[in-house]
Amino acid sequence: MKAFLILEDGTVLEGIHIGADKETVSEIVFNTSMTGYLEVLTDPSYAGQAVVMTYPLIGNYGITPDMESNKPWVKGYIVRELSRMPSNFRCEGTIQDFLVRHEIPGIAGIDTRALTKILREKGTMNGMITTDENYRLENILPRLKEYTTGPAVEQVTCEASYALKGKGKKVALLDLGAKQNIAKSLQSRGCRVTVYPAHTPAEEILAEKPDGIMLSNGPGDPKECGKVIQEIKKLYHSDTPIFAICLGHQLMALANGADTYKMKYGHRGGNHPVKDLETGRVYISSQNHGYVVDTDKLDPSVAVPAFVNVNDGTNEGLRYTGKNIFTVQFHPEACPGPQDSGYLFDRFINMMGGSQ
Ligand SMILES: NC(=O)CC[C@H](N)C(=O)O
Repeated sequence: MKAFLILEDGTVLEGIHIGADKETVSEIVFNTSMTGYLEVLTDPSYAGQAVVMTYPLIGNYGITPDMESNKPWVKGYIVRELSRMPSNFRCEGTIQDFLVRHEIPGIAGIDTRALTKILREKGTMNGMITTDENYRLENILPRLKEYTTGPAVEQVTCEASYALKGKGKKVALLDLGAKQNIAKSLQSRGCRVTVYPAHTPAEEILAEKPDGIMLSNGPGDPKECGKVIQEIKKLYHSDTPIFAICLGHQLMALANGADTYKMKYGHRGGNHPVKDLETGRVYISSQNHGYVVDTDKLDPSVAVPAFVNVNDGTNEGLRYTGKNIFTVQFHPEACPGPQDSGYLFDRFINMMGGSQ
C-alpha cells in the first residue's frame, strides 16, 4: 500500500506503508546511527517524534532483547528499506509486527538521506504519515504547524517507585523517561538503584538518604517540566552527589537560572564528538537531543561548561561550582552507540565515596 510523508513546508514524499494502519502527526527528526535501531525505537526520549533512519537497511536482525524500555515510543518510523527476512539467532520477530502490535505507523521506500538534507537545511519540521491518497495539503498543513510534543514526560515515566536488585551505594534514579541502560550501568558498578516517578517530591527522595541521585534522559521541551524543575532545585540544595543525563542535565541547568533553546535540527546518532574541557580529550558519544543549554547566560559561580560538541560548539555538559554535581547532554550509557564515556558512571561512583 502507498503511503505519504507530508512535511510542514509542503514537501510530499511517496513511499510504502509499514507498521500500523493509522495516520500520525509528529515532529520529524533524523538519526544517523548505523546500528542499534531497536535501542532508538525504544528510547522514551522519542515520544511525540517520528524518526528518520539515515542508515538504509533497517531491521536485519529483527526484534531482539536490546530494548531501552518495554515498548517503542516513536510516533512514526521512516526508513529506506525494512528487512523482510530478519536473520539472527536471538531474533524474536520482525519490526513490521512490532510496529503493528504497538500501533505505530511508518513509511518505507523513502530516500532518508535526501530527506535528512531537507531537515538539515530547513530545520526540524512537523510532518504527517498517511495512506490517504486524496490528502488535501490545505487541510493538513495548518494541523502540522500547530503540532507540539507538549508535556511528554508524564507519558513515559513510571507510575510508582520501585527498587532494583543490588547492594552497595544507594542511588535514587529520577525517571523522566529513563533508558534501561542507565540503571544497568549503575547496577553493574555495584549500586542499589531505586527508580522514582518524575513527579516525586524531592523530600520523599531525600528522606531515603540516597548516596547519590541520578536524573535521567526524557522527551520533549525541558521548559515543559516546570514542576519537576522545582523539585530538582531542592535536590540541588541537598548535599547529595548528582549526575544527570540529557533532559536531566537540561532541567538541572534550568533549575539554576540557565536557559535552554531548540537547535535547528538536533543531535541524534552514534558518532558525536564531545570534548572534555578539563583534559582536552575527545570522546565519541551517542546522542539524542533537540534542545541545548545556553551557556552564554550561565553564571560561573553556579556552573561551568565541562564538555563541548566538537562539531558545532554547543554545550555538552556542566560542572556545578562548589557542588558534587555534574551533568552531560550526551549518553554515557550508550545504547546504541560507543561506550567511550562510560567512565562518567565511575566518576559518579567515586563522588559517592567509592564502590562500597
Ligand atoms: N534524550 C533526551 O533526554 C532529550 C532531552 C530533550 N527532550 C531534547 O530533545 O533535547
